[in-house]
Amino acid sequence: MTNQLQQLAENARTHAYVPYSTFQVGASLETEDGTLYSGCNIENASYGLTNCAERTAIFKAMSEGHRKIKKLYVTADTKGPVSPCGACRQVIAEFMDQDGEVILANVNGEKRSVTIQQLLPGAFEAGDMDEQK
Ligand SMILES: O=c1ccn([C@H]2C[C@H](O)[C@@H](CO)O2)c(=O)[nH]1
Ligand SMILES: [Zn+2]
Repeated sequence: MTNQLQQLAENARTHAYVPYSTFQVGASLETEDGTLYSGCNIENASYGLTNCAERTAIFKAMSEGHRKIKKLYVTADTKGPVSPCGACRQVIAEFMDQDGEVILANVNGEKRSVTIQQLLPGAFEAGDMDEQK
């Protein structure tokens, strides 16, 4: 499965729309029922509107009715495995549990396997709103 996710993410990366940074990123994921999705980063002349590869893949899956991610793979041309930005970590935390695997990689095939808890300890969660006074 990881090999398939790697292939999907590397292929999605070739579709990155990155005229401003020229930094191509690819992501792929497996949902709870085994469905696979992939995504790339999509930039904008208004830089802040850029959508990262991770969020593209996640939003594609969620907009098709999925709600849980079992495995997420991210790759870029970085020295070591790529490191997702803070916004993506928060979005990943919404749809991934402790038992989910996040594989951070680079195009040379270097990989690091982590949990979302390791990437974003203390993430803001829906239940936190129950504690309002
Ligand atoms: O994990 C990451 C890190 C960065 N980017 C994108 C956002 C922007 O297009 C470019 C440079 O930040 O890389 C991602 O897609 N995922
Ligand atoms: Zn991001």
